[in-house]
This record gives sequence, C-alpha cells and structure tokens, in this order.
Amino acid sequence: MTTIILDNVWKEYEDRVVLERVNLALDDHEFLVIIGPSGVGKTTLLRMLLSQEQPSRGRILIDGEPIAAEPTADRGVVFQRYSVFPHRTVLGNVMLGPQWAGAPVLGRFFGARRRELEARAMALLERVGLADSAHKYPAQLSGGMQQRLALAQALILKPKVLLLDEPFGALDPGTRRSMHELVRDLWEENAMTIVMVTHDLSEAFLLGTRVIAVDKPRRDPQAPERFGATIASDFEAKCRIVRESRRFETERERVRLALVPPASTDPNSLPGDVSPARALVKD
Ligand SMILES: Nc1ncnc2c1ncn2[C@@H]1O[C@H](COP(=O)(O)OP(=O)(O)OP(=O)(O)O)[C@@H](O)[C@H]1O
Repeated sequence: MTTIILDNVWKEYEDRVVLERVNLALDDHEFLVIIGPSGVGKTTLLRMLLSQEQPSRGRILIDGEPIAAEPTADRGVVFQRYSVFPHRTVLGNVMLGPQWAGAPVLGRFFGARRRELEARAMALLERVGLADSAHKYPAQLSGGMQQRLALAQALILKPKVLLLDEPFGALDPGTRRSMHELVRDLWEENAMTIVMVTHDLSEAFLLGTRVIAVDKPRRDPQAPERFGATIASDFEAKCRIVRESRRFETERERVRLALVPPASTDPNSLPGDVSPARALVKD
C-alpha cells in the first residue's frame, strides 16, 4: 500500500519560483498523470518525488512518512531518452540494479543468488517481450524495445512508486500504442503507484486514474519568475469515466471480432452475403 501526500510544496531556485502551494493526496495504486505547458515545472515535481530535488518549503509524505532524502530503490524511474547502459547486454542491464543494491562493493552476485536473479530478470524480460533479445546490446534494439528494457530495469527492483517522465515521447504512434497497453497492464499487475508526465492529452486520459494540469495561476509580466505553477485542474472523475468507456469499447470490439467468422471461401456465396453471426453484430 502506497499513499503520497504533497503538503504545501514549493520549489524555488534562488529568487525564481518554479512551483508554489502544491497540495495533493494520492491514494494507493493510483496512476497519476501530470500535464502542463513546457517549462512549467512538471519534471521538477517528478524529481522531488524521486528525491533528486528537495522542496524549498512544505513536505512530501510517502505512506505517512517524510520522503527519504536520497533516491531509494522503492522509487523507480523511466525517462524519455533511454537510460540503459550501452555496454551491458539486455539481461545484464536488468540484473544490474539488484546487484548494486545487494552487493554495493563488487556490484555482482555469485552462485545461487545470481541464478535466482537471472531467472527473475528473464521472467521480467519475457513479460515485456524482450526474452529473445536477452543477449543483445541496447544499440541493437529499437527505441520501443529500449523503453521496454528501461521498464524492466525499473520493475526488477519492485518499486512502490514508478515515475515516468515522457516515457513514450520519442516513439512512433504504433509503438506508443503498444507501450500504453504494456504500461497499463504492468500497473494493474503490480502493487505500485505510477506518476507520469506527458504532453499528450489523449495518452493522459487513456492511462491515468487521475490527471492533474500544472500551470501558473498568476503572472507578473514585469517579473515572470515571481510566481510559480501549481495544480490548476484535477480531473479525477472524468478520467475514470473516459477510461471505463474505452475499456467498454475495447471489450465490445473484441466480442464483435470473435463473433464475425473469417470471409467466406464458398464460391457459391454472393457478394454481400450476411452470415447469421454477422447479422447479430451491430456496429
Ligand atoms: N537546477 C535548476 N536550477 C535552476 N532552474 C531550474 C533547475 N531545474 C529546473 N529549473 C527551471 O525550472 C523550470 C521548470 O523546469 P521543468 O523541467 O520542471 O519543466 P517542465 O514542465 O518539465 O518542462 P518540459 O515540459 O519542457 O519538459 C524551468 O524554467 C527550468 O529552467
């Protein structure tokens, strides 16, 4: 179970206010998506959830406790640009995190421990569709495959919170769609909360259980750095409705396709013949 609370969080760099008065309570197993104009502070918010940045004011609580001051293994991250190690194989990349966490001096496991980790890493690679590429190097993978690898790398540490910073931004539309499905399934299968930044509104409403828009509520044209951005809109309910209706449509399409038999090979059938099953299915 993971809850996240941001309590009056501010982020300032010297006299530049980036974020101000950010208040948010996230339930367990949410898929939060953050949208907003470029440069408004979305990544900064994510970096604070990762402890790569500290709030200037306010506090962040995870499961009721103040967030750790340093990044920890229970918070995984995937960035837009591939964050994999080029000189390690796919399997080596996935095994690296647990080895560094469990054997910080040598960075390697041996014997039964290594075999157990390798089996776990292979199972995860199977899950993200990369088992056949386990012994390839990242340069031999497509962009989508590298992002699948980055996901496996993050998931092997069983994070309670997975942070995604525009993870599909560099991918073509087809690959993006398959990544959407994969990430949504992984989120449903694992006990984790996801916080994702995107510029893509349809992606936000497709995936999120909650979408927040971050923007500046007040501006000083003479001093643009004076005011920061905050949560301008919170689309919780709408998001669920959109998601459920998409699920319904997908299910309806699946049933429709299951009912429609393949095109007739009967040479006597006339063009436009309607099979009994097809007649039952209304578009
Ligand atoms: N270490 C830093 N020092 C000073 N300013 C910073 C620092 N990190 C970020 N900023 C500033 O904070 C603001 C918000 O940056 P951030 O990357 O969070 O925006 P963003 O909403 O994620 O943008 P984009 O959508 O373009 O990725 C920017 O104006 C940026 O220049």
